[in-house]
Amino acid sequence: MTVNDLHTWQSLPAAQQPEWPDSEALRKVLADLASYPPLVFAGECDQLRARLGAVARGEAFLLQGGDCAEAFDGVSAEHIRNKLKTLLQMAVVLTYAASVPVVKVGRIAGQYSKPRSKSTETRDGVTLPSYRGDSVNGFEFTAEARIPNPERLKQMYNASAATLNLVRAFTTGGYADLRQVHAWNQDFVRNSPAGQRYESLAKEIDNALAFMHACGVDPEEFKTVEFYSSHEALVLDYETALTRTDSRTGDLYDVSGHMVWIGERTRQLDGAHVEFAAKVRNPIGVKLGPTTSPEEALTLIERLDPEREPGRLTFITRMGAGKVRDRLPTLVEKVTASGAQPVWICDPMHGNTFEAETGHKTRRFDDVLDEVKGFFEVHRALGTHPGGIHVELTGDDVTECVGGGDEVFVDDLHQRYETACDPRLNRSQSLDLAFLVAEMYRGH
Ligand SMILES: O=C[C@H](O)[C@H](O)COP(=O)(O)O
Ligand SMILES: C=C(OP(=O)(O)O)C(=O)O
Repeated sequence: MTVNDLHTWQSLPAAQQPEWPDSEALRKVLADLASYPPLVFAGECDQLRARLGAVARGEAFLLQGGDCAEAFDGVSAEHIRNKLKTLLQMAVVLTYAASVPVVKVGRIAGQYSKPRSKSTETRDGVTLPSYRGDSVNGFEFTAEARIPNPERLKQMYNASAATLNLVRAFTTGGYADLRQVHAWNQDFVRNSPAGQRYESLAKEIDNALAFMHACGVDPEEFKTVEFYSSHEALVLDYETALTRTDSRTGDLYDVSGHMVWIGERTRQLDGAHVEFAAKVRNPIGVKLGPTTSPEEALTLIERLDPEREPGRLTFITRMGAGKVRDRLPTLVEKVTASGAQPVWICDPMHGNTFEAETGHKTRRFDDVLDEVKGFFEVHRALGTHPGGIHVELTGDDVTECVGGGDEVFVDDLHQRYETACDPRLNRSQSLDLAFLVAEMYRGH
């Protein structure tokens, strides 16, 4: 297949695309992007597909997480380090409890584009185009900032490259050493009110590490970490410009990230996003909300994973805590009966958003936890593998979601409400979730 074969999506309806005011400026930007070096290698995408194959077979667990919307001014060593540190801490706890490898994938280095429920936003009687992510327009509520500017796609490429560069340095340069990550978890358990109830699990991990150390076990795997990038493949012009033919196989890879997913608002079976994703060899995710029918899920498998290759397709279910026990079983049952073996993971964020009385868009930690519980219950009852979680989180101490062991109250939301789009779990809530999911997994 060549890059020319990719363009079939252009004749199909493409939801949620920016309305660029200057098509010549867009054309020039896309031509430049198409000449830039890849951000990831095809071989790395294959390796992730193999790792996800293990998840599909029930031999590994997937932890996927990061910002709802990355922002260009968030490309700093501090933000990236905090996010990575939180994900690594979560992964250690989950690895111990699940006793299987945890595949670590960030919503990072490319998560700059957002689908929106409404194309405009009104404040105090003024209506402007909605903010669609830093790759498209500015967050500031002014007419000028909200005009889509294709130069931002180049900024997205550069921000992704800088982020990936630091992530690669952190994960291979000693920062991610298992003992250090465990020491951070011990600090969390010792020093935070939220952490204290996990003392016994942290102690068990400590004993296991001490035992291995005493035996002289110190493998290379303890010192570095395999970490992958992912984002929603939303702005198809960008994703197409970043697609290359792999010289080894002649297959197409979207080299803007290791894994890309199709969102709940863009997964139309006859739409452009499914058509694009069907052409590239990356591992593909698809969000499935509560209205998804088993027939839709089966057609998505047919389109995106006709060979039924474990690891190629991940279904990211986001039903809402109140619906997961009702909607998920039929989907999993029918897909399993068809012989397909996708990875099933739970996004407990997007079905649980509501507006607090203060006007902030928020989520309750208890709802997030309850959706994960429901997800585990359904898979246990059906004998299928609850393959992982997909979470919007940050390593910073923001106040965007309510609840958690170090409780955030509705009246606290204004203090550090920093997200550009949806509310994220803060560092303490994320670790809380990891320990609680770990306990659930052990129950399993
Ligand atoms: O992250 C997901 C969506 O982009 C987000 O939930 C849309 O938010 P909106 O309903 O405010 O547009
Ligand atoms: C838009 C998102 O979610 P969904 O497509 O599930 O609404 C997202 O994960 O950023």
